Amino acid sequence: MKPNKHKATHSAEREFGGALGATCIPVFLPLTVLYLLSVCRSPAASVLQWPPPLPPAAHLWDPLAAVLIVGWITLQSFLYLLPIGKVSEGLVLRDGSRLKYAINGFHALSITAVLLLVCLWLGMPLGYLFELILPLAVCAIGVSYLLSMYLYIRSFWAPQHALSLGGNTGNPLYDFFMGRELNPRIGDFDLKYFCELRPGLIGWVVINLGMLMKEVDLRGSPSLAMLLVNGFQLLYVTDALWNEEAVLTTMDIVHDGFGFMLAFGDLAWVPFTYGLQAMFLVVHPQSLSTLGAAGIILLNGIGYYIFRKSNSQKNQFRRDPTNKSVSQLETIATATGKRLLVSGWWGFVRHPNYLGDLLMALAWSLPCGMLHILPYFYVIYFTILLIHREARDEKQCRAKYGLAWDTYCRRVPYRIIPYIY
Ligand SMILES: NC(=O)C1=CN([C@@H]2O[C@H](COP(=O)(O)OP(=O)(O)OC[C@H]3O[C@@H](n4cnc5c(N)ncnc54)[C@H](OP(=O)(O)O)[C@@H]3O)[C@@H](O)[C@H]2O)C=CC1
Ligand SMILES: CC(C)=CCC[C@@H](C)[C@H]1CC=C2C3=C(CC[C@@]21C)[C@@]1(C)CC[C@H](O)C(C)(C)[C@@H]1CC3
Repeated sequence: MKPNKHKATHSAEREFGGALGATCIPVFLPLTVLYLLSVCRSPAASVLQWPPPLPPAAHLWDPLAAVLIVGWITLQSFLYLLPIGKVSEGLVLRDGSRLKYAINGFHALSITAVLLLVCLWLGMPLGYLFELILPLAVCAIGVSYLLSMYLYIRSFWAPQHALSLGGNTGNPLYDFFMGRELNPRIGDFDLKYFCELRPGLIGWVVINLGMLMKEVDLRGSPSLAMLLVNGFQLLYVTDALWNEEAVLTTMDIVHDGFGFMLAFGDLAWVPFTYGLQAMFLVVHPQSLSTLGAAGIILLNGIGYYIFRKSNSQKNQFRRDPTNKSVSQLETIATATGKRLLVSGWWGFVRHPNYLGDLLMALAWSLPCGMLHILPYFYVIYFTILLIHREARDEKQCRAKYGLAWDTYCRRVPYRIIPYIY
């Protein structure tokens, strides 16, 4: 097939600060990961300390880290390819076809858990992940760069209908960042879907467990704060893999190309910044009262309930609006033939799932106390990400649904937090 070299398929409005943003972010975010990890392990854990506690270059590389990262991705690829679980279809693509996806993420998590338990039983020092964290992050960043370059190059051989609408402006840096191809596959192996849910997400909870084991090595037993952080984040990851099918209707799979943003986000950003709280607790132990812990568990429970119920309601409605769990809900018609929910969770605010997710994010940081800002990094970043994501989604929905979307916004005036935003 001839490469589709020169075609800018879409005069899409540029996101993330356009070409300048797309040039700076791939440099700035990897450095941010290394900076946050270094500060988190320092005694002061202060983002204001000057000079920042940067490690010498020699501490950034360890061949063992490279072996572990390559081995980890290979293991997760192997588990993804196992013929277990069911196969589900994604949404209809521009050419009218639907891709098939293996739904076996929960199996992959369970098998990984068994393998880890065996390794722990055999005496593997999982707490060593704490020492190895910077070289591991460097290797994961390296892999995300290599993968993005491969994705960019191979996209020139993809047919036009397989390209994303937002990542084909003709500007190489911007397209490299946003991703040209929508669903790059090697045979049946879907690279974007695999990266979104497997190596990074499961890697995140393994790193958390490593931090817990390090705490055990240092202090004899895990603290309540560490158990809460590990438990909450394990619940979040388990939920994502248990409800794996729902990811097929998210913006990333349906709309975004697979480029540096998602490759780096999935493989480096998620595993090395989402678990900063556990790493912080290794160096900065916190004592937590039973009442405090109960309040935090309640907050996480409420957040999880809102997050899960609202995501499941929309997913069910999009897959089968006649199902009795959603058929009674009030809806409005749109010119596309699709309907919009205006009652139930989606009549409460326009993004109830974001609200639940944010409440959980807060519950993950509170066990780290109130004296440092660093463990709150995830809440702050996530609030910015979701506000930006909401604005992107709103723009796409207005373009898709026109007047019907305006009617929905009038009926449900608040975006994420009732009476506030
Ligand atoms: N932990 C993390 O780092 C991140 C977590 N998330 C989480 O991922 C989950 C998915 O989020 P995301 O993909 O951004 O978006 P959503 O799951 O909120 O999906 C938005 C889409 O839902 C549909 N929709 C919107 N309003 C309605 C309505 N009233 N009735 C029916 N359908 C509607 C529209 O698509 P259409 O009409 O075409 O079906 C819209 O484009 C969220 O829970 C979010 O919190 C997201 C990003 C990062
Ligand atoms: C700063 C930067 C490079 C951002 C890239 C954004 C990505 C990190 C996130 C975009 C959407 C995501 C989702 C999840 C993880 C983070 C990324 C990849 C998700 C898999 C987390 C678990 C949830 O249950 C989810 C499946 C709903 C969610 C989907 C979106």
